[in-house]
Amino acid sequence: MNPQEKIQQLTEELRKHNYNYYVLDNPKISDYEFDMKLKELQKLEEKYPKLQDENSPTKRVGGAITKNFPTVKHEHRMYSLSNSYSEEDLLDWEKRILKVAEQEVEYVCELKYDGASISLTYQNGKFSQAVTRGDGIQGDEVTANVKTIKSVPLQLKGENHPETFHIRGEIVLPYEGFAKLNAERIENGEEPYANPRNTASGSLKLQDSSTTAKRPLDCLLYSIVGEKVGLATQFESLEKARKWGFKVPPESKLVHNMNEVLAFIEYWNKHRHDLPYETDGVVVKVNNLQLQEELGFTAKSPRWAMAYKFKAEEASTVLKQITYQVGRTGAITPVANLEAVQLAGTSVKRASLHNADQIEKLDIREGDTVYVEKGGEIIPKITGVDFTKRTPDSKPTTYIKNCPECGSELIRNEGEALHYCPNTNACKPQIIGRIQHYISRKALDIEGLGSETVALLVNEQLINSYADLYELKKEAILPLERMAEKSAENLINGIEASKKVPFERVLFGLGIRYVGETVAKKLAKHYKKINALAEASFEDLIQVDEIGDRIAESVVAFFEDEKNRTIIQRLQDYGLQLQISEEELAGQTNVLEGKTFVISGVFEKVSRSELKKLIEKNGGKNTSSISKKTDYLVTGENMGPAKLKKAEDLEVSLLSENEFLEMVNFK
Ligand SMILES: NC(=O)c1ccc[n+]([C@@H]2O[C@H](COP(=O)([O-])OP(=O)(O)OC[C@H]3O[C@@H](n4cnc5c(N)ncnc54)[C@H](O)[C@@H]3O)[C@@H](O)[C@H]2O)c1
Ligand SMILES: [Zn+2]
Repeated sequence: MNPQEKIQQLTEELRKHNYNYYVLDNPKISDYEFDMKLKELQKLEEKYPKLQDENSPTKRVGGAITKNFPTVKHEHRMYSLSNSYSEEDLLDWEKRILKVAEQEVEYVCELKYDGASISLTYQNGKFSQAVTRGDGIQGDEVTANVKTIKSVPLQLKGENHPETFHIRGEIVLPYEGFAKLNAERIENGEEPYANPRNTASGSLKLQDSSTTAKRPLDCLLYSIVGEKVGLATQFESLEKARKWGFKVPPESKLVHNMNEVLAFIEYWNKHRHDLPYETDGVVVKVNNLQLQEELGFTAKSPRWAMAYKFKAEEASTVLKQITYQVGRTGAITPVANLEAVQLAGTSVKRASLHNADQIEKLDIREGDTVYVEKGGEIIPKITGVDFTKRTPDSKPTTYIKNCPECGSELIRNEGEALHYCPNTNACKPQIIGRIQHYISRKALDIEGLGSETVALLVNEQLINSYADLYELKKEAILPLERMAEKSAENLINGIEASKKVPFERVLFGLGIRYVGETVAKKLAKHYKKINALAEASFEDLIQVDEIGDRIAESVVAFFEDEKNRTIIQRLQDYGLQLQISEEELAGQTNVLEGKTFVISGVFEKVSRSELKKLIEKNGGKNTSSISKKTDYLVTGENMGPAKLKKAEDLEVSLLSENEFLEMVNFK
């Protein structure tokens, strides 16, 4: 291939990856691989300047705009950052700065948060618009979605805000929320998201802001832009932003020379995993804004800032064996057992392979040398195979056909990514998993009974379903390993106490596929009694707010199963709460359910549907639980929905849309 062809090939490849990454939020290769390809192209372009294309991926900010949102031109361009990977790169950069500055320069060191770039606009102290970086020149207007993020202030604190200004930052998804979201997706047979960054970016581009509101996004701000803002340094602007109520990362630091910059980098290279969200480097910025202006920009990035990228957290190791795990719903997950390797400060021996398609796509085989990457997930994942190290006797992986625990033939439903063991009632990990779920904190929360004890009880054939828990006798469990008089007593008491747990949590505890916490709440509220739910038809179920085909089908199937009906009858006989409380039945509590939002103020003459519309338009959710009577309202920021009062008890005022927005504080 001649250089011209090579440049063309790399350009096309990078464009495709940019599209996957920025538009579809679904990268197909790792960032490290991407960066290496980009570097290769950069080198070639430097060597053959004549072959350079002005639209080359090396010269453009990678993003793009989608058609789903209004396009907005940025008043001030949004650049990317130049990258450096070594101390020398940074020292070279400093030399270029000193030529202009002619004296020692102060820097601000910030962490490079790995999320989606955002520009927020404020007018007269009020939030007015949020726009993605897009291609740097124009981006997508995603105001409604950004409004659902708690840390974005809608009204600024303090006074003397510039009439109009923009503030830039990063929308991030903390590890914890990312892991939870992916666990749900896997459970639902959907493909897990690749990393927190693309998930954050994808969350901003959702059509329905109530879905965005469910994601625990955060917004970290790092630079104020606009004319007549009257600031002299970057550090000062961070402090000002903080005073106005923005979430400005506390790690940012003012330093006085390059040595201090290097110390900052060294420190965070070690400690970055203590932070709740992903960072991929440090951004060093010239502190003096006047000097920043003198230094200016290249086609792609400012000359006054430099990103130092942490080493990619990838390692290679040998895949010894693929094993398969059976979850409580019968879902099978393939697991890679690896030769131990150090990655991001921990020793890694196992990695998730997700599902059969993933194995096939990457062509992963036992004995292969594989790349392991630690993204936002707790369990690292395999990103690829080093084919140069594959031995000639290697054989393609054939996915198992039978359950590794009970031998039943596996099934895979159309459109789903996972295989299932259909032997729900007799496959041991499913029995154990179901009971473990039943006793878990958000379900029956049985004190004195842990996951290990459940496994022990099942293995000793003392229980076979959660209903059996209520037949357990102290004498029977005392002989068990590590069981003393006191702990046996606690266990029995804990089981007894679970009879008081409210219906919605019992319903969640039953472990009906796709009936998570929120759905259980919805169903409990709607049907009020388990018998009514058990009799509900598919058509009936899908009428309930937020209940789709998949959930409805699963609920119907659960209650059609004679074994489940018997178990529920038993629970009823033991005295569990299988209907909502007496007060609720009598209709005395009439609430804006859960902690979805808190409204301060009082509405008058607003119909329920008008209120619903306003709330939904602004990213609210759970509107179905707004009281039918509009005079049930919340007052005061800290009053939970339980403290609702009737409107007539309150002072009555207002309502315009803007006033409404000021009062609503989405949780
Ligand atoms: N895997 C793939 O297919 C694929 C494709 C395209 C791009 N990528 C990856 O995307 C990255 C390139 O994206 P990019 O153009 O956004 O550049 P970048 O992520 O390297 O850096 C620029 C961005 O950093 C962010 N940032 C975070 N903290 C900051 C701070 N304190 N101050 C200023 N900015 C801060 C800003 O959003 C800014 O736009 C590379 O890491 C590349 O590997 C991967
Ligand atoms: Zn099985």
